[in-house]
Amino acid sequence: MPRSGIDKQSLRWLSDRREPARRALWGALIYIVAGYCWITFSDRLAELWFPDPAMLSAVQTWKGLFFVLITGVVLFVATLRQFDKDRRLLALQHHQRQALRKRERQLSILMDNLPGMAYRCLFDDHWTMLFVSQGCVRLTGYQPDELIRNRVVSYADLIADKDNSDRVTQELTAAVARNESFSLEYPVIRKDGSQIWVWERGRGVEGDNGERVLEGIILDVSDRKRLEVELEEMATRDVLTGLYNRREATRLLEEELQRASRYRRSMALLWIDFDHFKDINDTYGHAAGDLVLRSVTRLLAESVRTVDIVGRFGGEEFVVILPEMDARGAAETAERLRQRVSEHRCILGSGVVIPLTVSIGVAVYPDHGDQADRLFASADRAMYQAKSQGRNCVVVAPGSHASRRPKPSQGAGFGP
Ligand SMILES: Nc1nc2c(ncn2[C@@H]2O[C@H](COP(=O)(O)OP(=O)(O)OP(=O)(O)O)[C@@H](O)[C@H]2O)c(=O)[nH]1
Repeated sequence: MPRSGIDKQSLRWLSDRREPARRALWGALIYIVAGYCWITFSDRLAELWFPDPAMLSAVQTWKGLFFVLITGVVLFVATLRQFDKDRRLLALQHHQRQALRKRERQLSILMDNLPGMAYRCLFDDHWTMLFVSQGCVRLTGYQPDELIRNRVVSYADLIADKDNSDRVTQELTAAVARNESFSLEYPVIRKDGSQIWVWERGRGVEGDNGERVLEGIILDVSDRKRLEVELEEMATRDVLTGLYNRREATRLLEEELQRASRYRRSMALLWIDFDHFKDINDTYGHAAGDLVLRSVTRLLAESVRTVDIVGRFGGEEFVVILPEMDARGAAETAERLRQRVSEHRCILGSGVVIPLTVSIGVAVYPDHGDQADRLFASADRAMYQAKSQGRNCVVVAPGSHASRRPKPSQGAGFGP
């Protein structure tokens, strides 16, 4: 079927409103000129060839009939062609309407089965929705018509808090200004009050009336977000105690050192090692050792300020980072921790109480180093000093005011 020919013709007719009138006028002019010529010249010829009036009258009757016949045939052919064109145009329209309906059906099935919600909204403060797919119910708990035109709630109001809302608006505005597609991640409060994390990808386009609208898709990525948080926890936390692991504790110490250096403040590091922990494992078993580790580290974490950072450095070695603390304060804190651990009662399921003591080395910035590894080394050496002094005591690394103070009293501990 020569559809393209019909298409072009239809397009020409559709685009130029004067074209039909022009063509009709031409047809009428040709008809008038041809009719005039025929009547004038045929009459002259008939008068020349048939001088007999009776014969001339008969010839003119036949000539008239012939003219009517010819114009009838022309009219028939022209009308037939026009009707055929109309029929083909109607058939094309019907076909296009069917194709459009089919595409709309496919699109609607696709939209409804998308894992998230497709949308079209105004680029305004409310993200006024012009269209949302059925997936909106699964995603937000709201029906499409509750969101469209902000009838019940505006989409912008679903974004969990102001900080997120401001960040999203900023990123979105920047992407639209650059005429680029945007990709956003933010928390959304659903109709039932629960919170989910969504990922949105979209683009700013020109609307029907020249206004700026946004089109895109929004997906629920809460599971991925949860996994990310878990992975981050796993990468930074110690599995047994839940404290920061060695890598994270080192990173946090480096961060604190930078801050201390920038604001010219002191800070301290405690290196804590359990005394005779091997004996606990050997006497009560590894599981009991784990229980002691968990119980004592919980005690340590509860005994320091919220700004302080407790990390597990290895087996039964722990570090405590004390921001904005000088040697004297650090020594006092260490002594307080030592005392609390020695007084702590670690009770097994069988009712057995496991005694435990710790040896603590103290190093401070800037007296004992301005870098993490130097500070660690100083605190570690001080801790070994404490071990060699009989354990269950605190030693401040040499070279600071507090290290020249008398050694704090020793408490009773497990072992010798
Ligand atoms: N239960 C348990 N034990 C651990 C863990 N990590 C390390 N240990 C044990 O901690 C013990 C450390 O022993 P040592 O390094 O000899 O130190 P210590 O017995 O505490 O003796 P001093 O430090 O010299 O007072 C070893 O027996 C390790 O097996 C753990 O996660 N759980």
